[in-house]
This record gives sequence, C-alpha cells and structure tokens, in this order.
Amino acid sequence: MTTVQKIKEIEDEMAKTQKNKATSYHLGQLKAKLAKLRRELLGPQGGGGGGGGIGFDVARTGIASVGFVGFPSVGKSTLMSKLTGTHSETSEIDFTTLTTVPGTLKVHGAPIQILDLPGIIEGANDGRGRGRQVIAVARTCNLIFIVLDVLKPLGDKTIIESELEAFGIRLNKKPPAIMVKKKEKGGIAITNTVPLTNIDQDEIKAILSEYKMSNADVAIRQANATADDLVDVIEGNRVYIPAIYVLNKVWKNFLIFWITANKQQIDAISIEELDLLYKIPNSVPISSREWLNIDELMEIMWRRLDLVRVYTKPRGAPPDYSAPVVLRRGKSAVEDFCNAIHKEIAKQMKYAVVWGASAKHARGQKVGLEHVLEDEDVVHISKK
Ligand SMILES: Nc1nc2c(ncn2[C@@H]2O[C@H](COP(=O)(O)OP(=O)(O)OP(=O)(O)O)[C@@H](O)[C@H]2O)c(=O)[nH]1
Ligand SMILES: [K+]
Ligand SMILES: [Mg+2]
Repeated sequence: MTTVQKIKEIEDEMAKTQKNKATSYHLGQLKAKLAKLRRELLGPQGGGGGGGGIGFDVARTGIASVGFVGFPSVGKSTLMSKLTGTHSETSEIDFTTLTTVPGTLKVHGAPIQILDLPGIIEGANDGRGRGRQVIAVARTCNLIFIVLDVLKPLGDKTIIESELEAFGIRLNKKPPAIMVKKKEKGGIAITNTVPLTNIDQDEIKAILSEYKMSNADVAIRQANATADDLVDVIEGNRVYIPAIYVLNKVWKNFLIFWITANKQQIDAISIEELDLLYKIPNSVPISSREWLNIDELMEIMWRRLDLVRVYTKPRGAPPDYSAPVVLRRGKSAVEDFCNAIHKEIAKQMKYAVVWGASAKHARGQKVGLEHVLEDEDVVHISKK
C-alpha cells in the first residue's frame, strides 16, 4: 500500500468512527498515525519550509510577503498584476501561471512583496500538479490570500484549506497553548489550568503512546484544545499564518448589496447562499477585473500583516513622517529599529526617547534597546 492509500484508509476510518468515551483512545491513535504518514509523504523538504524549488524560489524583498493561493482561473494574476504593476500572464485558460511571479506594492510606506502562484487543485499535497511547490512557497509567506470565485466559494475553500492543513500550515490560528516535555521516568502526568472540553485523558495517552512517549509532562492551558492541537505540538513543524479569503468576481450589484447588508431579494444568488458567504470570517468581496472594493482589501491586508511603523526624529527637528522604518510585530524593539537603519547604531546609542502608544507619557519616555515599540511611534536616538 502506498502512503497516500494508507492516509486515505485512516481518513475513512476516522470518518466512520463516532467520537465518544469508548472510541477516544482509538481516535487519538488514528490522528497521530495520520500526522506521521503525512510527514512521511512530504519528505524532508515538506516539513521544514524553505522554498518550492526551481522557478518557485524567488528573491525575497520587502518587509513582508503575501502569497496568492487558489484554484486555477479565479483571478489571482489579474489581481497581482493590477496591484503591483508587474506583468503576470492572465487568461481564461486554467494553469496560465506556471511559477512564482513576484511583485511589490507599497502600503502605508511599507514595501510588501506579492507572490502570484500557479493554481492548485484537490490532491495538491499528494503531488498532483505543482501543488506541493505552490504550498511550499505559501508556507514561507507572512500572509496568505485564499482567492475564491464568488460563485463556488465554499467547496473550493474547504479543499484549499485541507491541502494547506496537510502541509502543516495553520490558518488564522495561534500556536496551541500546550506544553509537552519528555522525561526519563515517572510515566505520563497531565495537568490542565482550564477544563478540557475537546480532548480527554484517553486521547492524550493514545497520542503519546503512538509517538512512543511513555514518560512525559503535558500541560494544557487552552480550554478548547483538541487532539489535533496536541499532535501539532508534538510534530512541531507547523506554521501559523494569517489568511484572508478574497471572494473575487463579484459584480457591482452584489457588492453594493453586500456593503449595505440590505437583505432583500436579489436574483442571481439565493439569500441562503449569501448568508453563508457573510459568515466566512476574514473574507473580503472584490472584483479584480472591475477593480471593486480593492481599498477595503488593502486595509484588511495591512491590518492582518500587523506591521509596526516607526518614525525617526532627529535632534531639534520634527519627525520624518515620509519614510517610516517598518518592523514586524515581535521584532519591534528599539534594537530592531536601530538595526534596520544601520548595524552600528545600537552600539552607539546612549538612550532613545519614544513618543506614541508605547511611551508612558505624552512628553516622551527615555528607554533602552529592549523597549518594544508600537505602530506609529516616534523615536529619537541619542548617541554616546
Ligand atoms: N468576471 C470577472 N472575471 C475575472 C475577474 N478577475 C479575473 N477574471 C477573469 O478570469 C480569468 C482568469 O484570470 P487569471 O488572472 O488568469 O486567473 P488565475 O487565478 O491567475 O489563473 P491561473 O494562473 O491559471 O491559476 C481571466 O479571463 C480573467 O479576465 C473578475 O473580477 N471578474
Ligand atoms: K487562468
Ligand atoms: Mg495566474
């Protein structure tokens, strides 16, 4: 049996096994087995990230990157070309785009790299089409646009999500608040700071046993933690990436309808369908061809990238608002700010003065290299 067949077999068994007290050990085992098989399938390059191989690895520029993932001909290249001014072939024929096509776009002064990617189809992570290379590139992005055709969004959404999931990508999700520590002896000790609603002791034990962990401390600090979360923590090579669902090819009336949320009868799409579309979290309806609602898409993209703009203030002069230093959240200390300007500056700094959201008071706060900056702070570096 091939790995793909084994995966299919386990998935089928999981689908027909009802979750209850008596089956939870078995289900836990199956989940762990599935994760191990998927890792096998993806091989050494799959889990670790890196790029997607020849024609797929492109030079990375800008402060952050956004990858476009979707079925063929949903309008990815049309959107990317118009946004960045970089030509990427478009046509009504599927699989027009064959490699990664990079472009850049400035948003609020921050250069963002946009990666147009080939279309993917169901079975992409099993090696169908160029799916695996596409998803390997998506794994390295700071934000993913899942581009959907508004007329068939829900089915496509489910398929793309599961392809990305199978490749270790977790969308719009925080890393699970679960800690697993292997020990030499002492058996399994499970502690939870919150009541567990989605996972029980049997499932935890089955998973640990499947990974041959007979001595371990497991600490769960997340009420809705699931068996999949535990498997993710043990596997350890997951990436957590924000995603926006871009519902493309909306027509004007639909969009006006959407924006005013005026739930009256419309002819082309049923109220039920529309209701389901409304409920997709993190979704934005647009038309890349008619250039509708692109401003809203850009604003949501900016918010989800969660970047930190910092303005420099020379001594005795007003801040320079024209050219922010753009940092990533989690790497936005004064030291990161210094390094982004020049690698010697942090060494030469005596102290910094900060104005803005991260400062304690409006007149400015004297801080050191470790101080964490917020979006739109103003910083003056005082040298030794
Ligand atoms: N009606 C409509 N058609 C669009 C829109 N955006 C793109 N299209 C059309 O959809 C077709 C596919 O567009 P592409 O940009 O090539 O799509 P793609 O997703 O890059 O396709 P692949 O590279 O083949 O995966 C083209 O004929 C576009 O003109 C839109 O907003 N509305
Ligand atoms: K196309
Ligand atoms: Mg394309």
